Amino acid sequence: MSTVHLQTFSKLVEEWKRQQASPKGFNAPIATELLESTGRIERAAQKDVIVAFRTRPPLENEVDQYSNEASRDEAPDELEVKTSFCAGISNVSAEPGIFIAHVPVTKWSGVTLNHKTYNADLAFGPELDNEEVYQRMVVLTDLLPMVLSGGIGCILAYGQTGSGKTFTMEGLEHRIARDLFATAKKVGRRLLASEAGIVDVEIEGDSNSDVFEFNVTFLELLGKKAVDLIETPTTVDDQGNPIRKEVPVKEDKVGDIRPRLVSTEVKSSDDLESLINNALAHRRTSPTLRNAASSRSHALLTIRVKNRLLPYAEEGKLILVDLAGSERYEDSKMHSKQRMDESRENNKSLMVLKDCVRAKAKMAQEDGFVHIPWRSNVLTMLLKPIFDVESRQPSRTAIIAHVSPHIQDVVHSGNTLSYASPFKTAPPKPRGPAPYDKADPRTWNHEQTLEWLEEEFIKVTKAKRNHDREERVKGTKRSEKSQIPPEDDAVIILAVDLDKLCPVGMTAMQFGRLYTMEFVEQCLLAIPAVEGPTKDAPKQRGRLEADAVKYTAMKVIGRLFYLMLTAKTRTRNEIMKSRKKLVVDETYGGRGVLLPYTDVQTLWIGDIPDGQPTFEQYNHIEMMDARTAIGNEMWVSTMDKFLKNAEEEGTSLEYAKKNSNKELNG
Ligand SMILES: Nc1ncnc2c1ncn2[C@@H]1O[C@H](COP(=O)(O)OP(=O)(O)OP(=O)(O)O)[C@@H](O)[C@H]1O
Repeated sequence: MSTVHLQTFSKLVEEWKRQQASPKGFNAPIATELLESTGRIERAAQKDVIVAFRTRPPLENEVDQYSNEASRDEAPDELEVKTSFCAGISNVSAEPGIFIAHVPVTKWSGVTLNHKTYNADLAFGPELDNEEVYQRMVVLTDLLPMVLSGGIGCILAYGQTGSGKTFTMEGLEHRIARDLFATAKKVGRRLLASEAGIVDVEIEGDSNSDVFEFNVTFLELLGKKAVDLIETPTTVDDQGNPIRKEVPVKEDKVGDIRPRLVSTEVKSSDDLESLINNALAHRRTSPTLRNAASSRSHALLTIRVKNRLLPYAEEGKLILVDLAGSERYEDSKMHSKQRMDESRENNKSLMVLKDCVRAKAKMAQEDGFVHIPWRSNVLTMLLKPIFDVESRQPSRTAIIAHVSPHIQDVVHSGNTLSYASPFKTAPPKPRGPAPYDKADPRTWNHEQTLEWLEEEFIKVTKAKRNHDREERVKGTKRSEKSQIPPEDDAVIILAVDLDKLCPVGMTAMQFGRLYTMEFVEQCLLAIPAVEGPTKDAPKQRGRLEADAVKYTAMKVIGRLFYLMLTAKTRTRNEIMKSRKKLVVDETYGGRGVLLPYTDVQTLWIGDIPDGQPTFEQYNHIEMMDARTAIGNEMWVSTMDKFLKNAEEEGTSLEYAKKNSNKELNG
């Protein structure tokens, strides 16, 4: 862009600004308290995916210097050098977030600007610092307490190279290191207090180290190659640079993706801070056209949280991802072949990530089931915890889309904003009461919830009692076995006062919004008071009963989450089934033809090469996702390859189709 153009655009932006109302700030003040006080947690329906925009202040090299041309004729000796910055982005509202991109266009009357609007949940303008971003994205969203309660929190920084992703993520990482242990201390104290049945009593010692254990890994993904940023490399290349071993990223037998990384236990803010600093110093950077110290890779910092009081609970996880900068072809063509390959691979992984986040956002909004193609790429495989629809852990993902403020980057900025904008969803809508369905907790009223809780607590308590008896029998000498009383059918007296746990008005839906640990905590608080005045009674009773109550509560809430998940999936399938089915010839039948995308669940495939029309049901959504992720050509050729092999080997074509579908979906 020439200086003359920049001056014209500056004037046009100024003119546009004059016609606008002043920018709208945030609705709520920043929270000063990190945690709610103890007591019943009334959590509003929260969004699973939060989208924010951020733009940074102009950098020195983006401020244009120009001579004041007007003064040239009148006083050529006093040619004045002026500086100006031509904004490509304006922040018109912080909450809901609205950015306007000023895009130059050429019309018959000359060059002018189009003002395009992009929407998000929050928007951070250049005047806002990292503390404000941290407070809005981490504190107000309850992210740390959620992770400490066994949930999965993830923050992704996305954007063009040089737009400020690393600046934001490092800011967040250091603040999380600062506050995580203080927050853990509060949560730990609360849990210990409820376990002992004594609320508001000061717990002796460092309760944080009694309750939580934190383990940290830091992984760098360079193209398709994952390396450990914490491990100290033992070999160096010709130029003396350390060589990091590639770490394979695979799904294990139980479906977990746990690359073999050095996992370091951290016990304090200082430990975590110095670990982050060391790892960041190892991250690969090199210059790009936009950023002299550009990160060439995706960096994933994962903090795993184990709750020692609930050893059978799943670990909480906080995943902080500084994504590699997205680069346009024009910006990357000066790179070496290796860098161009990496850049292509980075862009590919960002596309798959987009598909996954969109599917997740859609699923949360529609309260149903959508296939998420996370197996299609190493980056999304590493992010499986946030995309796993079978997981019972609550999860929340925040994506911060970064854009450069300068008009010369506005086209790329527009792409970034339109990449992230569709992730923004409305919180689940409150719906009218649905007819009662015993298998769907979302339809239960207070009485039905209470009835189910009673049934479930009795079932789990009985099962535990019988299991404990079997264990006792196993460990007893044959001669003494007869002394163990037979299976006990006596009436079960619940250790939890259900009326206290589920007071009038409380429904299964509200329990479903609690984190596992919060439900356990509520159960511990609902243990009936013990009669008798002995000084140590509450403590002793707490010790004796707490373990049994914790175990039972975990089982009950697990079962409730499971019922909710299967009910959601069922609803979704019913909606899909009620839609029109397609016949194969119109779709895959004409192989090599671009298929129309239709939102139907099933597809009938016929006219296969052996001439025998067979009808096999396929999951259309999975197939279409695979086609979007790998491209039509590759999709069709994979299908054909499997069918051809099967024909040659004389094996079942149905089986071949099923297998190709599996391969297409990773
Ligand atoms: N909000 C901000 N306030 C002040 N300076 C900023 C801000 N955001 C970014 N910067 C500065 O802008 C430059 C580029 O930022 P950064 O390295 O974070 O970009 P990036 O998006 O991570 O780039 P890449 O993808 O190339 O790694 C840095 O010098 C950084 O200090």
